[in-house]
Amino acid sequence: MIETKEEIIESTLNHAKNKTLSTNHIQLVSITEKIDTVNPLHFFEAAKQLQVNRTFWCSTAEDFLMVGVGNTYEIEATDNRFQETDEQWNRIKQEAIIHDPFQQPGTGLVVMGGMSFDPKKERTSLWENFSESAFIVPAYTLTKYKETYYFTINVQISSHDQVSMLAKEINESRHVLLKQSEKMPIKTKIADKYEIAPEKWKETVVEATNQIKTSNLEKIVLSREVQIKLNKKAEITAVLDDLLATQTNSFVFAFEHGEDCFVGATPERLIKIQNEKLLSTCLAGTAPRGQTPEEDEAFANQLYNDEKNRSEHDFVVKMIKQAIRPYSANIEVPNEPIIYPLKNLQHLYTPVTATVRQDVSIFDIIGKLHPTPALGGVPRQASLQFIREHELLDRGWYGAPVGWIDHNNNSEFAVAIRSGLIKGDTASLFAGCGVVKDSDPEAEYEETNIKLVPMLSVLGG
Ligand SMILES: C=C(O[C@@H]1C=C(C(=O)O)C=C[C@H]1O)C(=O)O
Ligand SMILES: [Mg+2]
Repeated sequence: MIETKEEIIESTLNHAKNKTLSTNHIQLVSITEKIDTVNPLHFFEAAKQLQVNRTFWCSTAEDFLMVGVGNTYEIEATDNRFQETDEQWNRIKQEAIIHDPFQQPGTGLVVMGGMSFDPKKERTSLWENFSESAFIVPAYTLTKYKETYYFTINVQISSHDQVSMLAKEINESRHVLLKQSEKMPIKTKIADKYEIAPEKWKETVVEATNQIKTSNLEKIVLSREVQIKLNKKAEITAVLDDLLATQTNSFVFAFEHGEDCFVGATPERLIKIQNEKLLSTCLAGTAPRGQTPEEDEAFANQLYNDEKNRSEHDFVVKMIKQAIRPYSANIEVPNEPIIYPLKNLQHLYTPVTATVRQDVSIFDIIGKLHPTPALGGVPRQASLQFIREHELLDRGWYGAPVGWIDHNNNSEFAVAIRSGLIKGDTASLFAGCGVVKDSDPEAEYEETNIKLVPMLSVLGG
């Protein structure tokens, strides 16, 4: 006999409740079903009615997508965040009752989250709603993988809970989320724009190049902030809609924490693991896109042959190779980068592939990779120290790993660039660039300007 989804929910919850009666512990339950095609943005928008925080992730190149609604469990870690997160994740994964007949990437129990760039940098109130590291098991997840949609319910049950009540609540929320409404929110316009100390920033670039010439420092990534005032409260669904439409080859993400939302479309994959295959990508070195195919190709050629950009890039390749070596076999890295075109700019790009053992922890590898010289510098500690002392902004989660992992250890993390923190009708946007010995402050400033374009345009600039 085929059980209906309501029956599966009730019977799984009953089983979980019986377990709590003997263990006396709260039990995490995860139940996945296959569903008909839904519009993920309608789903994301509908989640507003549940008055909980939302999480969004889409790899636009692969059409893989996950929307998280609410928060059933949160892993917060401070001191030793990679190890602590890994330990907690392993524990909840082992203890959870998981009903996932599909076993696809992103189905079943998952955590989605991110962390701050540098826990040693003094915090400001800008990022007050974001911890140094926060990974959540959403209450509900929508997963799209290979044109198929899955809906997952994650719930905690205690020995005092009434299964029928809980099941009723879940079914009501499920109905709200999957009811597809055509109403999409209206996008904002930029009312005002304020660049934080651009001249001071250029001076810092000069200071960085001077230090690079006179010390063992080789590369320092320096970023800056632009503050935006909007004509009304930002609608995250509209922002995501525009990012998805314009930013191919990117990871479009949003993490809501309290009233704030960190959102962006980053082209930079930090690491993907699927079926023990690891993929990391080195992305550094930048040029604009041309107005005509000829101009575009000229920019690409110039970028490809430019010593300064190639050196920015090579630092990243070298370091990523080194960082993954202890965890992997069959590391493959092409000798030369390729051009990675985006809507507003193009980058030098080198993919790194390898095989990892099933028992290798993604958080361990991320701990070794972050920050790569694409966002920190070379050598790591000295460049971080320079950034801590000289950068005017609080990077918060900008430039840090964001992503997800599922109960089968499939996972993907990106480096959160091309992004902004939205707070009601204001936003802080961030962009940085790799400073090396022959960096020119004006050129670096222009480079950060084009990196700001995608976020500025989706906010109505
Ligand atoms: C720091 C950023 O991007 C990084 C810096 C790049 C560069 O300087 O060429 C290119 C891609 C990223 O590694 C950013 O977009 O904010
Ligand atoms: Mg650069």
